[in-house]
Amino acid sequence: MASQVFPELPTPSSLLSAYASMSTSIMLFRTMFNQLFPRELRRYVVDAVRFYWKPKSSKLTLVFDEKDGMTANHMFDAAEAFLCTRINPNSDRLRITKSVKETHINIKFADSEEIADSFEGIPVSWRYVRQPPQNRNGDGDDFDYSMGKSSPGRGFSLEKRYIELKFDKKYKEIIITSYLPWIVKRSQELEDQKKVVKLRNLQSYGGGPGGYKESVNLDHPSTFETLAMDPKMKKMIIDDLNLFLRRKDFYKKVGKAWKRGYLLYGPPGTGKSSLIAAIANYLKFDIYDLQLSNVGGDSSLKKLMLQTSNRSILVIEDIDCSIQLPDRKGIAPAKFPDAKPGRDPMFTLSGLLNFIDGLWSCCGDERIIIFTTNHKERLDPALLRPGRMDMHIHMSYLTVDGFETLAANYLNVHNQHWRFREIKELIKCKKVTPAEVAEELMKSEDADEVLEGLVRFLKRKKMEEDESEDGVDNEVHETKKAKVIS
Ligand SMILES: Nc1ncnc2c1ncn2[C@@H]1O[C@H](COP(=O)(O)OP(=O)(O)OP(=O)(O)O)[C@@H](O)[C@H]1O
Repeated sequence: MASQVFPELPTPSSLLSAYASMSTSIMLFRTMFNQLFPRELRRYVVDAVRFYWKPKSSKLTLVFDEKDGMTANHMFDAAEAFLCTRINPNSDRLRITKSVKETHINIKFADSEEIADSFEGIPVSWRYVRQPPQNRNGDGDDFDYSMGKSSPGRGFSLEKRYIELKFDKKYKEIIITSYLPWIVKRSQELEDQKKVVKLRNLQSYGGGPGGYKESVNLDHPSTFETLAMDPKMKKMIIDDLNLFLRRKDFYKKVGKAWKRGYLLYGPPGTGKSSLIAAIANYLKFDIYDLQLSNVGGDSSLKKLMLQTSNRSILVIEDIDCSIQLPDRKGIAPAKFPDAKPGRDPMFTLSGLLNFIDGLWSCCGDERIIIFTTNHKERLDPALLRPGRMDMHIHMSYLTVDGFETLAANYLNVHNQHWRFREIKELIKCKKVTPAEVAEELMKSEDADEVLEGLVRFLKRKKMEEDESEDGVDNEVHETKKAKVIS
């Protein structure tokens, strides 16, 4: 009927056969095309067309991949750390991380969040991107998320994470030469703020050559603010540390290892260990505590020293009595009454000194070495000569300034207390260590009671010392008298 009304219309059977022959031709053409042009070539052509036809953008995007091959990309870590300080208060999503060893919680910006920043008036925008794992065909659909992670061996690539930085192309130079180095520096500062200072004991198995180290967090609260010592001396030490830190190029120029040596000497309880902790907390350097009496010999010492890292402090306490150090020719001088008897020293002082100079000259940066002693006069002059120990710091008995620091720290009492005049007079005329006074100040929370107790303690100490001095004077007098008579 329809063919009678519209005689020019094709019949359904002719339409069907035309469709069948057309789809056969398409399939034939597709097969031929796939055989003639392999997938790589097709992809290349598509990419080339896309590249030339894409509208040119005025924006440049820098990509910070999380990994550079197998190694971590420091620039990614630096950018991530820096961006933690730029998180928008209105952010909808944030990432929270914390490793077992960390004592703080990290708040980081999440994927697809954008952060706007500016550098010298140049607006920039940051974006964190997480690319899900993909199969080898380039799509991520058949990834088995229930397994939790992809397996490259089974045809999947791992999740890719990167950070993008977008800005106007005309600022490329300034962003790369100024903004990025500034971010690296800033991230290092942030890292230092968070860093937990570690205390590691350098020991060797039974004096043998196999060295190992134990490590704990240094929870010593001592800082330069809490340290009771002469303010001028305190400032000198801080200035010296700051100068040391910023002189990397200087040390390189003059061909010296970037290291600094301090000798702390003074009576027990004057704050030598507290000063070491204050330096470590100030610089955020780890401390390596080397027990010389446990070191078997030169090779053992070498092994232990190689375990120490840069930006660290090597501490050798009580150098005068920790071991019978022989002199530079290997002959033990007979002037170490406190030295540990029994075992012959298996390494030489020259071994120790050469190590500090030699090893750190070639593979040590930002190293500090600190020796402590209660008896400076007993040390080998080779250890005292300039260049070996750069600064000799005398930790003396408590001064008036030192007492003020302790009273402020322990009692939150400042110069206004009526007992201060009497206490200061007593401190001026008698030798008392900060440790002794600190102990007295801890006895109660009541400042009046504590200061009254301190006065009693200082008077008692004065009396005892006066008596013992009188005793010595009488003895000398009697001896002289006996000599005259004879
Ligand atoms: N200068 C100081 N400032 C503040 N506190 C101090 C000072 N000196 C000593 N103390 C207090 O006394 C305690 C013992 O001091 P520290 O161990 O630092 O003395 P030291 O000189 O290293 O003694 P030693 O020679 O016996 O090792 C410290 O924990 C601290 O509380």
